Amino acid sequence: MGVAVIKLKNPPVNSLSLEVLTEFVISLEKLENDKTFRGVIVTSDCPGIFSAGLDLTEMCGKSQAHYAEYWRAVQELWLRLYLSNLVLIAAINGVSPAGGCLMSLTCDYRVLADNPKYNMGLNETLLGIVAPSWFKDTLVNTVGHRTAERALQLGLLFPPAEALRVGMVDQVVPEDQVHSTALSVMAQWLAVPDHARQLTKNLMRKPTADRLVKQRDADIQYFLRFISRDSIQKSLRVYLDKLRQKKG
Ligand SMILES: CCCCCCCCCCC/C=C/C(=O)SCCNC(=O)CCNC(=O)[C@H](O)C(C)(C)COP(=O)(O)OP(=O)(O)OC[C@H]1O[C@@H](n2cnc3c(N)ncnc32)[C@H](O)[C@@H]1OP(=O)(O)O
Repeated sequence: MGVAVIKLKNPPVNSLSLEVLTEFVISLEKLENDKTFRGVIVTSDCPGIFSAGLDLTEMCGKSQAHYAEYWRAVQELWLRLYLSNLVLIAAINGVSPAGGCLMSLTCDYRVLADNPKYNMGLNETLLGIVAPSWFKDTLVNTVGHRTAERALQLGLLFPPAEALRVGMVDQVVPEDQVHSTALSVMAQWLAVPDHARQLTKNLMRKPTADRLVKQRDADIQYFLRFISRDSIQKSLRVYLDKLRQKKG
């Protein structure tokens, strides 16, 4: 039925490095241009981890030019996923904080494996950073304003039952059924004529995407100013050190 699977593979935690973002956009573009494909299942090849989100090492101790290139790549992937003409289904087979969660929120449908460790949410505030307005918009469009307001301020990571309750995911299923469920949901979405579904998706999503498109450069400048602050760099270093020391 013309369904591709994109399996993220950047061990150990599928962080969204510049290289991963770039390759993801290229793969998506190829699929968009190949009319034999109508749908994509986005999943992970790293056991227990869907994606650890944006790669913190790309946002820490690097040059301004690097930050700008990185942020443009983050914007690009979000725009491509959010406005994709393909049916996108996230088969979430692991934990998905921050950018990992955002990636799944750009999909049309989310199936999450029922494992209490597989938390998801936009936890940026816990790192001492702030989810940009388009991250916030994506969450609001999924779970509504009040739930998003609370989740964003507290940096909440929701376990599966809670993620389902607030509407962050559409289905929670046993881990060994995530892929088969994604496939049967895909069949249901592909039963709808493409042109009608695509125009409807665009109607729902374009106003949100346009807000970023209209101010992409300003958003990059804002990111540069924010991420270059000494206090923010310090927060990120402390957070990364904590992650690294966990093992020791
Ligand atoms: C007013 C508006 C202003 C807006 C301006 C813009 C502001 C900036 C916005 C930036 C938005 C950011 C979005 C993000 O996505 S930030 C990333 C958030 N991610 C996390 O918090 C997850 C962190 N990771 C974990 O919690 C765990 O690693 C995880 C549960 C995913 C897996 O645990 P596990 O025990 O299996 O693995 P380890 O913790 O031991 O990790 C293994 C190694 O991987 C490194 N690691 C983990 N996560 C990341 C990451 N996100 N980026 C880079 N590297 C990561 C970890 O340090 C370990 O490394 P070592 O092997 O070297 O120790």
